[in-house]
Amino acid sequence: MTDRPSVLTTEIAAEQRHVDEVYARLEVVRSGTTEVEAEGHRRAQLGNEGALYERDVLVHQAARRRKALDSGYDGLVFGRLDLRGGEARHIGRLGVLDARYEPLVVDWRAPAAAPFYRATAEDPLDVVRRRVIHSSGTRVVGLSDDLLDPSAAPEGMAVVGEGALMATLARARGRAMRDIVSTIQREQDEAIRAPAAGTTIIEGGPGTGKTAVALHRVAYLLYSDRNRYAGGGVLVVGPSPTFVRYIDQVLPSLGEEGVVLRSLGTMLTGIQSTRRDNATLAAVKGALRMRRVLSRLVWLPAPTAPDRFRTVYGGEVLRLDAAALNAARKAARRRGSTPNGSRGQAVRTMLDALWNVSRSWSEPPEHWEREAFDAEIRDRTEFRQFLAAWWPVVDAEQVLRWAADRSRLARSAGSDLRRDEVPPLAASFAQDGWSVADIALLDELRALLGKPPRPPARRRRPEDWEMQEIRLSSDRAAGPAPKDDDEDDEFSLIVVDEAQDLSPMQWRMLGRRGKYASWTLVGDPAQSAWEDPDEATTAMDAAVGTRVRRRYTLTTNYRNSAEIFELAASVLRRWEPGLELPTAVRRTGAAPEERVVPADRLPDAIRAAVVELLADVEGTVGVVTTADQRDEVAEWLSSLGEGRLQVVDSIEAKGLEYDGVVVAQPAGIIAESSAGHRVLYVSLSRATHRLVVITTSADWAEPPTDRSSPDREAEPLSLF
Ligand SMILES: Nc1ncnc2c1ncn2[C@@H]1O[C@H](COP(=O)(O)OP(=O)(O)OP(=O)(O)O)[C@@H](O)[C@H]1O
Repeated sequence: MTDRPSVLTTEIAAEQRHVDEVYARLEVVRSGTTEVEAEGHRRAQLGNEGALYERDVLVHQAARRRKALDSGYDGLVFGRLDLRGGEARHIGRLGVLDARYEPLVVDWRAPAAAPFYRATAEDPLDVVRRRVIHSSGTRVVGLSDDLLDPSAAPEGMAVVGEGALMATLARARGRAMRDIVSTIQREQDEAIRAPAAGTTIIEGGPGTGKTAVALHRVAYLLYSDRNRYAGGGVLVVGPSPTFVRYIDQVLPSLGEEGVVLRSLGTMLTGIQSTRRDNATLAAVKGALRMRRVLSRLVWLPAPTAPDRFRTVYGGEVLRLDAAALNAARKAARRRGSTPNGSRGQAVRTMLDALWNVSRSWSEPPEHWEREAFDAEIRDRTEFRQFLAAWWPVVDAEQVLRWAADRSRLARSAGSDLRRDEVPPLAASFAQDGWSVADIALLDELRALLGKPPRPPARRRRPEDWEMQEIRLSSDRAAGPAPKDDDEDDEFSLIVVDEAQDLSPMQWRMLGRRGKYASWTLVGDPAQSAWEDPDEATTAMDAAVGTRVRRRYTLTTNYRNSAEIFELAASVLRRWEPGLELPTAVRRTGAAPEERVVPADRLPDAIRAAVVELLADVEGTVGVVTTADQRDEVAEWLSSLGEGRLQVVDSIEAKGLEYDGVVVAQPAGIIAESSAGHRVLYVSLSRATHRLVVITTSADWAEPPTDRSSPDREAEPLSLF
């Protein structure tokens, strides 16, 4: 059993024959879908409604199938198992049967493919040889074998190639994450195929494949119960739009479309938010106490609400002053109701109040009848206009904008906001657009405001009018029309990446979307920048409910070279000694570098390092710096990179990776937030091959003396 090129060539040729057969068969299947589509169009020519419907179904199904076939086309067959007893089983991105319905390729998600990922030399699961087939398009270009059970290997069984995993890890990174379907490791596979029910928690340090595992788990669950998940909707939530763009290709490359990918700032359709508040403000906005503030805010009268009402009925003047209106407003509020949902009640209490005015006169008009009184008053334009201003249907954006008024916010603060917290909070609500933390507040407001009762579909009767949405004309200019209800959608599967960073209010936002969902939460407690983990845990508990929880821990870092990860880990351990961190498996011989420069040399030093890395690595280069300096640094580097270079701040860097990384001003990154050393740990663990740290202060890695006591016991960290 040797690794001579001639053996390799023969083996590649043998695999190519099988792969060719698979592609030939695929063409037959593909033309079948075209035939189904044509049949659909033929039926539509019959012209009746049923035929048109049939056409839509047939064309849709055929198109879906063809899309799946196309997405799995390149490198379709990526593995082979040689089993005890002589069976050879090929594994691929899709299952393909031959004309006799015998499998030519088994889908990687099928139970029959599981040994490809699970078998080890200690526990070979009947696998004698596992082979990874490397392809370029439809051409087999290399093989990597593992002989798992030498005692069962038949005479002459070839074993060729380098270890598949190492070969894969050494390859350069592009701008998008790639799927790891051919090299999923056993501990990862266990998390991918974990049962769907309840909540699956996947923890692990940087680069242990949490994101990759989470995405492959989505593909696996869609495969194993498509009706449930495709029908019920799948939501994947990541920390930032840059991250979402980075992972966006993995599911299509696995043949899965139609999964909703959102960042925390784009959870609400039609609102794109990337602005981040400073750490203090974000902590206030994310805390559970904000819910109480908002629940008071929604019941305050609109700023434009009139404070008196006057009308003439039966020749008499009926008046309500501010006190009477306030009393009517209070009376309209019922336990458990929402402001928008209470408009009908508001109309009724107004009519009651007006009627009571007439009854309180010394000589109330006896001939007035309540029913006729109500019918006439409520149909009057002046009354309708008054109500539209006094109790308008409002949307979340209006209400949060109104909170830019300090005194209004202070009135809602109760004991939940400190006095000094109100002015910066109010000022932030006046800024253009919304911040990422605001999105959870808007979502909470939507729930608190409720929906106006829908007008019945039939022709409206006069008494239905108060059910109508009436928006103030001035507000129409202030904010967009109310959104469709799609952001309220419930999902049947929700995957949250970087879950350690969600604020309690963000957990509530997700919880509203997954009351009956299967949850997968992915994260690393040591990368958490959130200050109050207990409160976040409480909110997470409430979001995912009390159903069964399963935990998986990934222990091997596949991203960083061992040299780079050792530096990142050593910095973190200076702050939090004794933490359990993953092990990096790949040594490259390229040690990370630290360059201390005077402040006026910083731009040149960063530029020089970037030029050097762009020349040295084949793939992408990232510069990670503080949020404050990011735009400036990007300007210094604007002419470089030709699409291979990205400048991100330390929070945006979450989840991303590059072949070469420059971390600029690490001390600034630490200083940016209260758990800044963890944020720096994230930044230092983004590089696969080269890392250069550029700093103006040589002692950037030293924690303040009170933080670095060697006696400090490390508390075991866990995600929820
Ligand atoms: N089994 C594997 N085979 C090949 N590559 C892998 C494997 N597992 C992970 N990787 C690679 O390791 C890198 C890190 O993976 P991923 O981003 O999923 O890690 P992570 O745990 O989410 O990291 P972080 O917490 O730092 O964001 C990616 O390039 C991924 O493709």
